[in-house]
Amino acid sequence: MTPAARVQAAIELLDQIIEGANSKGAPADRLISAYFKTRRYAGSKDRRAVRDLVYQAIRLCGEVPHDGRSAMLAVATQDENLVPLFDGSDHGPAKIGDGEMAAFIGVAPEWLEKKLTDSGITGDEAEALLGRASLDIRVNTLKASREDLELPEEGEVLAAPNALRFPNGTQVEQWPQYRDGLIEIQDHASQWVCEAMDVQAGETIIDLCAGAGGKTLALAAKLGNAASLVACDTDKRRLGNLAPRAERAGAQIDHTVLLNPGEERDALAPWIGKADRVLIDAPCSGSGTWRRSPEGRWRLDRKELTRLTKLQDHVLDLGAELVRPGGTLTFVTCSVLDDEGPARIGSFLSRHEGWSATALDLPLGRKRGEGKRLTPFHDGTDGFFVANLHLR
Ligand SMILES: C[S@@+](CC[C@H](N)C(=O)[O-])C[C@H]1O[C@@H](n2cnc3c(N)ncnc32)[C@H](O)[C@@H]1O
Repeated sequence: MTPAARVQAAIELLDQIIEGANSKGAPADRLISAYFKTRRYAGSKDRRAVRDLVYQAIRLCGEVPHDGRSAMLAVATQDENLVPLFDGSDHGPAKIGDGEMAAFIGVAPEWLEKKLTDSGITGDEAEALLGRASLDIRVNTLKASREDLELPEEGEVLAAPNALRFPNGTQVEQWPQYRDGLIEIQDHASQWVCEAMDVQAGETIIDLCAGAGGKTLALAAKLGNAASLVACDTDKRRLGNLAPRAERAGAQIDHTVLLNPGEERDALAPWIGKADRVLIDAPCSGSGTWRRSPEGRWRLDRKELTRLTKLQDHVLDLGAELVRPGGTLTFVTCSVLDDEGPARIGSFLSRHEGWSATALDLPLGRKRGEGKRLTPFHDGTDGFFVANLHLR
């Protein structure tokens, strides 16, 4: 493909991604794969170049752009090498018209930027939400140790006990150590959250929103399989990935419980008032993970944020029922919005007697409300909120 044809391909893809964001249809990654499936003439360098252009545009445009062309014009305002590629050639984009407008450059749609500002995220803090994330791994101590493990590349040793950092794009999934379960991909902040839970051998620990078990596996490894772990989720497909992952990691998960949304209590009945610890890694806007999924801010609207905060209250209420007196509940979101952090804990404490927030032993992050917040700018991690609640 010529450089101009790559720009045109990025424009066409952005048109589809914008349509997908507006209609809550297929996400960018899926659209990009589908696009190239029908364009076999595009080689791997072309694909990479087009993908980079697309993601440059997504990162740059705060509001959902009107169309792909205005989004690419925004990129061209930052990279003058792109301007001559709007050359009207056969497969390239049409020449830039007089007064043709580029899309708005910014961090997020206006309503969401206001939410960020209200949450104390401005300037460098806001811009860092759209930086490039590195790739963090956790050495699985059920099978290896960070000191002795030999990997194809040398990683940066991070503060969390088993964490190593590699440059973005490192093909960790191709490494035999990944295939054999010696390492897991996991953000440094997620690793610290599991450390901060201070779990003890012999405890009953419920991971209420386990997904495919990223944190469940970290907890199993931390305790050397010496606890009773219960992994729950409403998403059958995600939860279904846990068993093969656990097997690969040598992790023991005692119960995997598929929940019916709205009727979760039925399946959780055996554990009501029994758990020593409950982890709620709640569904959220993912505003702390825009470095990896910058398109997330195009797909979020006020209605969706309200739906998520209600769901967070719901899973918090559910989790609280599972905790035994003297037990703890840890609430986490990968969001930097106060609505999905301090406000949820404030609301929980006003609804539930006998509960109090307790300090977290977490060397990263800063206090925010009754919990702690980690940000890409301050902590070099995904954005996270975490709070620890104790039942008298
Ligand atoms: C942030 S993700 C969890 C990620 C996972 N803990 C990890 O470390 O990889 C939130 C999860 O909450 C689940 N979820 C949504 N509603 C739920 C509910 N009512 N009860 C339990 N889980 C729910 C979603 O399916 C999703 O997998």
